[in-house]
Amino acid sequence: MSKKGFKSGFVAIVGRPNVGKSTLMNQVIGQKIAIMSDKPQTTRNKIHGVYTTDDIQIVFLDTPGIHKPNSKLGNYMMKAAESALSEVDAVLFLTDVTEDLGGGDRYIIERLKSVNTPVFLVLNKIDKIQPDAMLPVIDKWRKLHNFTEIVPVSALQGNNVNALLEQVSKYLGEGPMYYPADQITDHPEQFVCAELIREKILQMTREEIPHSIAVEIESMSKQDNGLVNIGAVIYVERDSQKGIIIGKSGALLKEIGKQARTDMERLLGSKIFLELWVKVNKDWRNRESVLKTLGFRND
Ligand SMILES: Nc1nc2c(ncn2[C@@H]2O[C@H](COP(=O)(O)OP(=O)(O)OP(=O)(O)O)[C@@H](O)[C@H]2O)c(=O)[nH]1
Repeated sequence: MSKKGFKSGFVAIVGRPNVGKSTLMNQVIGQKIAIMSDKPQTTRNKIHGVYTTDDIQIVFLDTPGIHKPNSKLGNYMMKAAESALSEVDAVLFLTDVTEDLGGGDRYIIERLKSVNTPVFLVLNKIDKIQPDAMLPVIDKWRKLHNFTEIVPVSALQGNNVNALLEQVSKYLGEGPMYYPADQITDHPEQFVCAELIREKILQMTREEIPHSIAVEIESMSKQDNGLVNIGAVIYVERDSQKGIIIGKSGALLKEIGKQARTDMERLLGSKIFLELWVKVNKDWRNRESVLKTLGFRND
């Protein structure tokens, strides 16, 4: 899906609680087509949202654990968060301009010093202070770290958020569109759709099948006309099971699809185009993506 000149990348958002991370995401997402998804990109990161235009896609990740650890688990999480920060293309360190610098901020800065990733200081809530009060704030922060860029914004009112996105895009390289621009993926919907397919299979086959299958929703996207395309894979453990599920001239698979689609349309309130594939995979139980569709998560 890579288009020439298309840029993409991953950007982590870090900061103390309440600085406005979610508000910033909502502002970014409100401006352009985007998805909110809780599907983790890796076991360490959660996706906050995806910003997509004709030329660029930025996948914003929430990096959990970047706070002062007070337990062994906290320490472990912290290490994971640090290495996650090295893998992204840029880090947005969000702060609240009305708040004094706290121990939490210093702690985060110390961690950021050990990564090579460009770090943006995003000074949020500028709508709450007078413009001439900004310079001393910038000075204060500048002394603490050599930030790649310092960008003041109001996530709530949207001031300067576009400028922030433009600055970030300078640090991204050419890359693929990781998520379809119109993706509506969301774990609960995917899970229920997979379960509906599984339910039809259970109803239409005999005992030997049910325990050997898993259903994975591979894609879910909405067209401009409202039609939702869903692609799903039914994993079985043996060739003979594949034959059973497909049925004579594909009749059983067709019926499974028809009935599942009817239920999904009721669930999602949209017309659905459902494509089903049957694949033999002895190890489906170890496939991480299948486990995720089934609701097992590492984070
Ligand atoms: N005035 C003003 N308030 C803001 C701005 N951005 C966020 N807020 C407010 O600050 C509060 C916290 O914002 P959140 O977006 O929930 O902060 P967060 O960093 O996601 O918080 P956690 O989820 O606890 O980490 C909310 O009441 C927001 O309305 C801003 O630019 N200006």
